[in-house]
Order: sequence, then structure tokens, then C-alpha cells
Amino acid sequence: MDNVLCNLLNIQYPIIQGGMAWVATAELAAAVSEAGGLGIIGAGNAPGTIVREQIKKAKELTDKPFGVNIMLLSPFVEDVVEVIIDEKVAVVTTGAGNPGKYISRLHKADIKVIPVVPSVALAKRMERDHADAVIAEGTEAGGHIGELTTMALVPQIVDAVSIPVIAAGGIGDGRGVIAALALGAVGVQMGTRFICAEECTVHDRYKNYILKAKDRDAIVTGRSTGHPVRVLKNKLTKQYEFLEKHQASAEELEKLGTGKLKNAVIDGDIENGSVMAGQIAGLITKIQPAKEIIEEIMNEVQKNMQRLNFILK
Ligand SMILES: O=C(O)COc1ccc(-c2c[nH]c(CNC(=O)Nc3ncc(Sc4ccccn4)s3)n2)cc1
Repeated sequence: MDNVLCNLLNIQYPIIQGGMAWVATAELAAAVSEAGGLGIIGAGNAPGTIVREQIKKAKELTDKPFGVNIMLLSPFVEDVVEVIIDEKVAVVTTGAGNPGKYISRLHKADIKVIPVVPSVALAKRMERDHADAVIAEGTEAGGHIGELTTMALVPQIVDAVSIPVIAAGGIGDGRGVIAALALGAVGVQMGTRFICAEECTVHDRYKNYILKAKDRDAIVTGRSTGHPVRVLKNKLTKQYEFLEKHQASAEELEKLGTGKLKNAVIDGDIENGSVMAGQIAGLITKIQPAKEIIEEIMNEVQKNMQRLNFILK
């Protein structure tokens, strides 16, 4: 497609898969890239050695461009940046912090840098720091989130910066893609929908918990710690809410949450693990190959654009 994002990243469709910690492995990233989107490996809190293994595996699975997401709360960020440069990864997205100090080093290695931003202020700072684009992620998203909705955040960032804006948060089908483009975005990033891709390696119980989720099941915990995270309701969130209600310390809350994403993703413990997912979970009804997800979404875009043209003429 002749689209700003497709031309920037050399991809067929303006669809990026979210680089979710523990969830976005090489298998998922390669399948999304093979299908014409941009697959992203989620570095999460993993050390450089693990990230390098994932990059090498993705290179075996696809010749198409793929990226790596750097989670800026990780203790291994410096090491991961060096591995990404050494492995000549095409694109880096970043989350949960300000990547400003890494951008010039990544650009020197001819790597595109696309930070996730939850606010206009950070989007403007990223433009000043020469980011190639920004992902404006609304609070509807799963995992670590900001406070503004996608509907409110995206147009304000589009008006505030001149670099391309990608919309994320609460987007799960062709209607969401059209809405994002209407708000001025050049493409979308989706996380929760791709967790339900066949190639995603999370435990089946995690995927099925998303399929069973209703519109109000994706709730926010941890606001009191300064690191709000959106997850699906379960026993863990009830424990978390009890502790937050009784003014537990940030350390106690941190202790409760540590390692819980892995428990859900690897062990399939959907009751006591952290089942990170966005508010769009209630819209997702099936597990499909990544190629089928992307083709279905692009068909919905075409069909709904015709419907819109009809209504608006
Ligand atoms: O430095 C500042 O000005 C603050 O900057 C930022 C603040 C927030 C963000 C932000 C919001 N959303 C994203 C992208 N999404 C994400 O990063 N989602 C994530 N999900 C799970 C993650 S691992 C984690 C992290 C915290 C607690 C528990 N686990 S990271 N980035 C980006 C920058």
C-alpha cells in the first residue's frame, strides 16, 4: 500500500503487532511480518542473550522486516540496545519510559525508532529527539498504560507533531483501523488481538481467557504504584484491589505482581497470574493464524469504507 507507515517500514499493511513482554516471541513476530504487517519481538525484562536468541530465530523464520520492543523499565536496557544494534534489527519500538538517550545511537546503526507515548508532551519531546514516528497508545490498551483514551489522545498528538502517528489501544478490527485513520493516524498497533493468533506462544488458557472476556473485564491495577497496568479480572486482581484499598505499600504491591505475567503466559495460571489484555478483549471471539487476522481486518477496512462512502454521500 502507498501509505506513510508502509513506506517508512517497507511493509505491505499499516499494522504493527504490539511488542508485548513475554507474549511477543519470534514465532508471533515472524508470522505477522510474513503476513505483511510489522512483527515485533517483546524484550520485556529479558537479558540481551535471550533477546539475541529471539532475533536469530525470527531471522530464520522470515526475510521480511521485523522489530524489537525495548521495555524501558527493564534492568537490561543497555545490553538489549547493544544486541539490537549488533543484530541490525530494522525497527525499535519502546515502552514504559523515555527512550531519548538511545535514539541517536540507534539511528547511527540505521535503525528506525518509534516510541510509544501516552501524552502530547512526550510525543513532542520524541519529535525533538528525532524519533521516526510515535505510537499514541490510549488507556484502553493492555499492560502498562497512560490515562488518556485513544479517541482523545490520537488527534491531539496528530495536531502537535509533524512525524507520523500510529494509533494503539482498543483497536481490534477493521472498524478500529478506519477510526484511527479518521483521527489522523497513518496506521495502527494491536496487541490483544494478536495474543489470539495461532502463532502466539502464550498458554492456551491465556488465549481462552481473552475469548471469554466481557467488555468490562479488563481493569486497571497498580495506579497507586505509579505503574498502572491493565489486566483481566481474576483472583490476583481481587487481592491487588484489597491491598490497594488498605493502603498497602508500593513494595507489597510490587511483591504481589512480580513474576505474575510469566505465571499466566507460561504456566497458564489465569487465576493467580497477571493476564495482561486490553479493553478490546470483549470483541475477540476466535484464535486465528496471524495472516488470517490481517487479511480479515484489511477486508473489513475496505467493506466499511464503502459503507461510510454510501452513508456520507
Ligand atoms: O518518562 C516519562 O515521561 C514517562 O514516559 C512514559 C510513560 C508511559 C509510557 C507507556 C505507556 N504504555 C506504553 C507502552 N506499553 C507498555 O510498555 N506496556 C507494557 N506492558 C507491560 C510491561 S512490563 C511492566 C511494566 C510495568 C509494570 C509491570 N510490568 S510494559 N508505554 C511511555 C512513556
